[in-house]
Amino acid sequence: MQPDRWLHTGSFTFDRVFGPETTQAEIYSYAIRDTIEDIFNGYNGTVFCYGQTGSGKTFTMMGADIDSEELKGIIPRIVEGMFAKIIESPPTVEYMVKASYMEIYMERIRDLLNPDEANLPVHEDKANGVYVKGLMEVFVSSIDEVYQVMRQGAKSRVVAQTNMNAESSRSHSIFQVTIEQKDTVTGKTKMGRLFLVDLAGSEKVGKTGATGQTLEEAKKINKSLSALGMVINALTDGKSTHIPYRDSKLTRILQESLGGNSRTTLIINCSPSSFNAAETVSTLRFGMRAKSIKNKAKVNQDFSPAELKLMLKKARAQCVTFQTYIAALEGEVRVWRAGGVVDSENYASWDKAVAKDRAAAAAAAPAPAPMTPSAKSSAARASTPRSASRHSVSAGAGNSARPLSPTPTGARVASPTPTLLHESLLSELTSRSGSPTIVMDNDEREDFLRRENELNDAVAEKDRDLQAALRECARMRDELQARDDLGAQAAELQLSLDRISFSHKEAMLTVESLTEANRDLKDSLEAARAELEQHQSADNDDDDNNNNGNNNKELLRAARMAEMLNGMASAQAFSRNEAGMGDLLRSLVEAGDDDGKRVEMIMQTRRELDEARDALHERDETISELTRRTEDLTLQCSDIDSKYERLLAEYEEMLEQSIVADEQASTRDSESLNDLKQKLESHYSSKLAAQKVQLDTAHADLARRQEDAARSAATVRELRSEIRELQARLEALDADKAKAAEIGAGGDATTTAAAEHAMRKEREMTAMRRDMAQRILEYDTMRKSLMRDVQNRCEKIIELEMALDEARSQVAQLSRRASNPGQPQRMQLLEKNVAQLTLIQKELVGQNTDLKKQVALNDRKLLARTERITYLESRLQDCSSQVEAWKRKVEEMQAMRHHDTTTKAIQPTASNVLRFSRVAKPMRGGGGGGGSEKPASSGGFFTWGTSS
Ligand SMILES: Nc1ncnc2c1ncn2[C@@H]1O[C@H](COP(=O)(O)OP(=O)(O)OP(=O)(O)O)[C@@H](O)[C@H]1O
Repeated sequence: MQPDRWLHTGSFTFDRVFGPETTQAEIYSYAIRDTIEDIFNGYNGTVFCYGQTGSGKTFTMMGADIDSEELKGIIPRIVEGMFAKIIESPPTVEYMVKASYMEIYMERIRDLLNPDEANLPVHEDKANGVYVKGLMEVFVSSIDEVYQVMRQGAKSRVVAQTNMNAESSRSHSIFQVTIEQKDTVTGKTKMGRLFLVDLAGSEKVGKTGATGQTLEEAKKINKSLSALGMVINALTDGKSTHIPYRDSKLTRILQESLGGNSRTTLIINCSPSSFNAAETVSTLRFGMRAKSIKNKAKVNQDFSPAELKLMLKKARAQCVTFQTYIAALEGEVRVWRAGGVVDSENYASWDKAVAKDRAAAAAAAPAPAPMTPSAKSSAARASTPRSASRHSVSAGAGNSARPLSPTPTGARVASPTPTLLHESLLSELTSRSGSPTIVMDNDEREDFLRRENELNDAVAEKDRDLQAALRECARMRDELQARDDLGAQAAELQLSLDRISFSHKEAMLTVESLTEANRDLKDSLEAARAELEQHQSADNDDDDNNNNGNNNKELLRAARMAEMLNGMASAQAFSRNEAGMGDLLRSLVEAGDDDGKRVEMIMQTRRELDEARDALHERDETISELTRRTEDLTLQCSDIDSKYERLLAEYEEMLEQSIVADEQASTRDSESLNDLKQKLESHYSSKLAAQKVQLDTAHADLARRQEDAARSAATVRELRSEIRELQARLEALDADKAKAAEIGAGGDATTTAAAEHAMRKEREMTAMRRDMAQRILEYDTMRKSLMRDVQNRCEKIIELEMALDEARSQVAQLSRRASNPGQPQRMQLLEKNVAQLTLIQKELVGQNTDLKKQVALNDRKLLARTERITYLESRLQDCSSQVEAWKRKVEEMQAMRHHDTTTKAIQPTASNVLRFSRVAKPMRGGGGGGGSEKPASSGGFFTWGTSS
C-alpha cells in the first residue's frame, strides 16, 4: 500500500504532539501529573499507550531504565509522584498503597507476581466493580518496594524477538496501584485505583515475520486490540445499544476505564516512517475515536457518620415532602374523580409541598442545627461527582528508534449535573453494568453478576483443570514419546545387537575359514619346502655319498700315519744306532784298562759309526723326501686354490645369473633362495677360509719343519765332525799303542814315560767319554722331542692332505656340475621351481600375514563390539530401570492427583506469597514537611515525617 494514499485521508486533531526529542519528564509533567491528583481525590485513573509494535509503548510506560532519572518512564514517575504526595498530605490522613502486576497473554490473565496463576477470572460486584479475582496485591510502603514489584513482574513478562522489535511485548501488561486513604479525624475514606496499561503492539505479521508461537501470539494480540476498537466504536457511534466489553479480557478489565468510572489518559505512539504509514493512520484514527468517549468518573468514597446522618435527615425530610405532595395529589385526584373541578391555583405542586413541610418543620422545630463546613463540602462532592473523562491523546512524531512521547489533550469533559442521591446510586449501578442499555432492576442485576462471577469462576476452574489436563497430556505425550523413543532405541539396540552378534558369528566363521585356509597354506608351504629340500637333497646326493666315506676317514688317516711313520723307521734306526753308540761309549767308560776289550770296542764303535753314518744318510734322504713332498703339497695346495678360485668365480657368476632371474621377485620372496645361496656361499667361503687357514698352518709347519730339518742337518754335521774327531783320536790312540809296543821292547824308562803318557791319554779319554755321554744324553732328549714334533706334524700333514682330498673332491664335484651340460637346465628348472615356490611361499606368507592382520582386526572389532554390546546392554538396562522409575513416578503422581481431586485440598503454590508482603502497611501523611522518603516505623505502622 502506498503511503501517499494514507497521508491524504484526513486530518487528525490531538491535544498535543510530542516529537522524538521530548524527554520522559516533559511527558510526565504534561500528561500524567494531574492523574495523581485525581487518584488522591478518590477517582479511578487509567493511563495506557496504544500503537503499532515497536513504536515505543513500553519505553513510554516503563522507560528504558527505571533507575535512570532521565530514562525512566511514566510508571516509575507516577509512583514517585504518589509517594511525594503522601509526604505532602496532612498527618491525619492514613494511607495504604497496594500494587499488583498482571498481563493478558493469549487471552489469559496471568499474575506476574505469582506466575503460577496463569488464568485468573474476571469478577464484578457491586462493592469492587470489575476486578481480577485471586490477583496478588502487594502492600508497599516505599518507592523501592514498588520498584521491586515492577522488577519482579517484568522478569515474568513474555517478550519475543520480531523483525520490528528485539524485545516485543507479547502481552498487555497492567500495573495497578490502589491508594486507600482514611481521614483519621472524620473517619471518611477514599480509594483511588490507577491502571497503568502497556498494550501489546498491533502488528502486521508480514512485517514482523511472526511464525509459530509468535504468530499465535500476534493473532491473539490483534484480536484483543480489535475488541478494544469495537468497544470504542460502540461507545462513540451514538447508536450502539450494547458495548461488547466481554468480548476480550482486555476490554473487560478496562471496562471502567472505557466509558466508566475512570479518568483515562490515552497515549498514542506512532511511527513517523512512511513504511509504517498505514499503521500510523490506523492508530491515529483509533486515537481520534477514543478521544470522544465520555467517561463518568466519580469519587470512590465512603461517607463519614456525620455525613450519613445529614443525608438521612435530608432523605427523611424529602420523604415527608413526598408524602405531603402525594397527599395533595391524591386529594386533587379524588376531586377530579368525583366530577369536581380544581382551580389551577389549587393544583398540587412540589413547591407547595416543600413549603408546607418547611412551615410544619418550622413550627415543630424553631432552631435547627447548622451543617459543618467540611460536611457540606463532602456532601457537595458526593452529590456532584465529577463525571469527567480525561483523554490524553498523543501522537508521536518520532521514529521507531525513538518513539513518540505522549501528548495529552488536557480536554477534560466535565459537566457536573446535580442529581438526587438515589439517582446517583442508580447511575452508579448502571454505569458499572458494562451493558447499560439492558435495563435491569438491582436484584436482577446482582443476581446476574453473581451468576456471571460463579460462571467465570467455574470457567476459570475448568480452564485450570483443562490446563492441568493439557499439561498432563503433554507430559504423558512426552513420556509416551520418550517411551516410544526408548522402545525405538531398545529396538534399535536389539537390532544392532542382533547385527553385531550376526557379524560376530560371521567374523568367527571368517576367522575359522581363514584359520583353515592358513593351515592349508602352511601345509602347502611345508610341502613346497619339503619339495625344495628334496630338490636340494637330490643335488647334494653326491655330497651325501662322500659323506658316507667319512667313516673311513679315521682309517685312512691311520693308514697314512702308518705309512709316514714307516718313512720314519730309518730315523728310529738312527736313534737305535745312537743308543747303541751311547751304550758303547758307556761300556768304554766302564771298561777301564782292559785293552783287548778296548780294541774290540773301538772296532765295534767303528762299525756302529758306519751304521750311524748310514742311518744319518737315510735320515737326510727322508728329510729331503719330506721336503719334496711338502713342496708338492704346497704346489697342490696352490693348484687347488687356483681351481677353487676359478670354481668360485663360476659359482658367483651362476649366482649372479640366478639373482638376475630372481630380480623380479620381491626381496621377501627371494629370501629362501638367497638364504640357500647365502648358505652355500657362506659354507664354501667358510670352508675356503678354513682351508686357507689350514694351508697357512701347513705352510708355517713346513717352514718350521724346514727349520727343524736344517737344525737336524746341523746336528748331523756336528755329529759327523765329532765322529771324525773320534776317528782321529782313535787313529792317534792306535798309533800311540804301536809306539808303546816298540818302546816296551826298547827299555823300562821309556816304558814308564809311555805309561805316564798312556795314563794321561786315558784320563783325557775318560773326560772325553763323559763329555760324549753328556752330549749323547742331550742329543737323545732333543731327538725325542724332535721325533714327537715330527710325529705331530705328520699328523697335521695327513689331516691337511685329507682336507685337501676333500676339497679336491668338492672341487671336482663342482667342476663336474659346472661341466655337466644338463646342469644349467636343471639349475634353471630348480630355480624356476624355487622361484615358483618362493612366489607361492610369498603369496602364502602374504596371505598368512593378511589373515593374521584380519584376524587381529576382527578380534579387535569383536572386542570393541562386545564392549559396545555390553555398554548398550547396560544402557538398555538403565533405560528400562528409568522407564520403570518414571512409571512408578507417574503412578505416584496419578495417585497423588487422585487424592488431591478427592480431598479438594488447595495447596499454596507459589513462594511468591512469601516474597511480597500481603500485610497492610498503613502510612501517615508527612504533613507537607518534606521529611525523609523512608518511612519510620511506629507501633507496627510505617509513617513519614511527623507521626500523628
Ligand atoms: N524515545 C525513545 N528513545 C530511545 N529509544 C526508544 C525510544 N522509544 C522506543 N525506543 C526503543 O525502541 C525499541 C522499541 O520500543 P518498545 O519496546 O518500547 O516498543 P513497543 O511499542 O513497546 O513494542 P511492542 O509493542 O512490540 O512491545 C526499544 O529498544 C526501545 O528502547
